[in-house]
Amino acid sequence: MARIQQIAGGAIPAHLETPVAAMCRVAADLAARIAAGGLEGNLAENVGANTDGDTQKALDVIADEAFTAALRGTGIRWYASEEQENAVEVDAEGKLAIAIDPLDGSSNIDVNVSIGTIFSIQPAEADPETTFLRPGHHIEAAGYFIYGPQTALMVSFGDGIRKFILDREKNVFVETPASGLPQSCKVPEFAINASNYRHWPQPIRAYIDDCLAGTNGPRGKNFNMRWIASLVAETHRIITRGGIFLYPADARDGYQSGRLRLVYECAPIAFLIEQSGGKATNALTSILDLTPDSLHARTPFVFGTPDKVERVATYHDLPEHEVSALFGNRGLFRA
Ligand SMILES: O=P(O)(O)OC[C@H]1O[C@](O)(COP(=O)(O)O)[C@@H](O)[C@@H]1O
Ligand SMILES: [Mg+2]
Ligand SMILES: [Mg+2]
Repeated sequence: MARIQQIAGGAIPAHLETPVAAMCRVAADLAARIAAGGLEGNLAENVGANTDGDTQKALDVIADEAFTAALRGTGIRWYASEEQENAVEVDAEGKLAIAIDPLDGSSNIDVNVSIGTIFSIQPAEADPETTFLRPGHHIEAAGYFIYGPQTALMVSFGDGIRKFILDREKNVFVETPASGLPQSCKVPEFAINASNYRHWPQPIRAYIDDCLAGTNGPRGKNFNMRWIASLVAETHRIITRGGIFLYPADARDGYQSGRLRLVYECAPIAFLIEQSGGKATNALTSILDLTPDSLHARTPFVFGTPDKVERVATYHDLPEHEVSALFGNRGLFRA
């Protein structure tokens, strides 16, 4: 059974130790199954659809069932998952609630690219609506497991970020020093699914146009682009070496509020990013200030190095003629 080994002096708040330990045990098991690839059955097989119409892969369901079962009796009352229409009461006596994306990056299961689990823990109220449909300021702990070449837990208990790497031989999550999100980098990186360019709102197009223009444009420097299509993997890269991630609202059917879910994807990542020294918004407003109107509500999502995230907001304040101008005429941003 997987254990956690903390750095001397570090302490996981006592009331969170049991649920976090239970999650680590599930994550270690999932990591082993993922590493075994298809040898134990096809983890990427389509097995159905969740209530929101997203295709469910075998691993989505395996992960969801494993976390639900493991969290029984750990102090968790409400369990709200991407894979279930409504929050489930796992323990009527529990004082805590968990919001979870059991398996993030499902489109990468069959291509051996990093995937993960995203979660946040907060106090449980009398019903799931009161618990989950409120801004993220009640979150006590949030983070993700990343299943990649390395399996790691990145988590915050509201006092900076902590990093634990799975020692697969000893089956222990060993804590290792975590540094915050770098505030600058030599060649800044942006992450966005550029295939949706034609559907984006004009301020997002203008922001990306100016990145693409590099040294010829108003930013006066070159950028790199990355898109893994696993939110967890993008977050891990940005916490490690800076940059910005954008999944904006767009004009496609069903994408008016973007793609990512506020309760169990964006709010936990926003909490972790802010605790690591970054910023997270819906392009304009802090993610942690938003009130979800349903468990599966979506939101545009922009996070990363603070000055980059703030710059995206300023593009929304530009007058129409500036934002739709060619980059050469966007005078306000001449470096
Ligand atoms: O396929 P797209 O549109 O690029 O979207 C990729 C995004 O969708 C997600 O895979 C959604 O998460 P799930 O795999 O949990 O549904 C994110 O991890 C990722 O950032
Ligand atoms: Mg996800
Ligand atoms: Mg998922």
